[in-house]
Amino acid sequence: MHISCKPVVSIFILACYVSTFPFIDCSISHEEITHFEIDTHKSLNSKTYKQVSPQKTSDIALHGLLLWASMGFLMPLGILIIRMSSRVEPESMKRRVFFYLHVAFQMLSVLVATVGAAMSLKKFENSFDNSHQRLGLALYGAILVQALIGFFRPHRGKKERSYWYFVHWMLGTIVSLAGIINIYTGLKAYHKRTLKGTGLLIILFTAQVSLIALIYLFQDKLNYMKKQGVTPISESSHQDIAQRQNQKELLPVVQCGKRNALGNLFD
Ligand code: HEM
Ligand code: HEM
Repeated sequence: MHISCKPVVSIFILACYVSTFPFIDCSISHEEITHFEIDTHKSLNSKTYKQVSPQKTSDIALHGLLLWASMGFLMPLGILIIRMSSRVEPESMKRRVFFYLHVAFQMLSVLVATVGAAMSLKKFENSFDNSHQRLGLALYGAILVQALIGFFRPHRGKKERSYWYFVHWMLGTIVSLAGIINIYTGLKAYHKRTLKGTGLLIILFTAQVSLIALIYLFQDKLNYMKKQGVTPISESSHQDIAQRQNQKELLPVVQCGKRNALGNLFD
């Protein structure tokens, strides 16, 4: 990205974050909360939890859906896409397409997570007294930092590019893994708070995560797998081939099927 666009992009990200706040309607009535929250129930590990109102149940479901779409789907997909670019020519059109798709998927993921974050911060208690809430809060910040790091990157060929790649790869992978963990703990919290079954959702999400992990591992092994079909050439065979090529270059013209004027003369 051109250097002058970077501040614009940073402002855009911050503006998206802030602009979602006024649209969130924090309208659960006090009576509604007290009516439902005096009802308590015991979960499987016999802790007592407050039962939430139907309104809050649907808020939690929307929160879960938004954050699954962002951190459970778009973000890992964006990572798989950029990993495909390492197998194509550096300056090719295909590589550009992979790059722009990575940026598009990640920016969409940041945008959806930001809407989810604004919604949960407005509608939930903000007590941050369990690991799902605390890790979630840290992730809201980390994805914004990761997106900013993505835009402020040194050009290829510069020494700093290696450090940049390490930080971007490391943070991106950690954020994505932590996001997947938080979706599991979120589903557990959803079950505890609403008593709704989450078994099928956990199975489906596990199947999706397994598929992503398989593709990720497959990407590393693709080149190696392709090489399995090629007979390995030893060092001495390499020298033989080079020698034969040299000889070919020195062969007299008469050996060529096509004859020139001189060849015809000395026949
Ligand atoms: C990576 C994805 C997720 C992140 C980053 C995240 C983040 C958060 C945060 C920060 C809170 C606290 C909000 C506050 O009190 O202001 C929260 C609460 C909550 N989240 Fe998530 N969440 C994620 C996924 C999910 C999913 C998939 C579900 C399942 C439906 C879910 C269910 C809940 C529930 C039930 C609460 C209420 C608090 C509780 O009882 O622990 N979350 N989440
Ligand atoms: C939250 C958002 C983002 C996440 C989670 C993320 C994650 C990642 C990860 C994990 C990789 C390494 C893939 C691998 O080789 O295994 C990567 C590569 C890359 N990302 Fe991002 N990224 C994000 C946003 C961005 C943005 C906004 C840009 C640029 C504007 C960007 C540009 C790149 C580039 C150029 C590479 C390839 C680096 C190279 O091969 O030299 N990323 N990203």
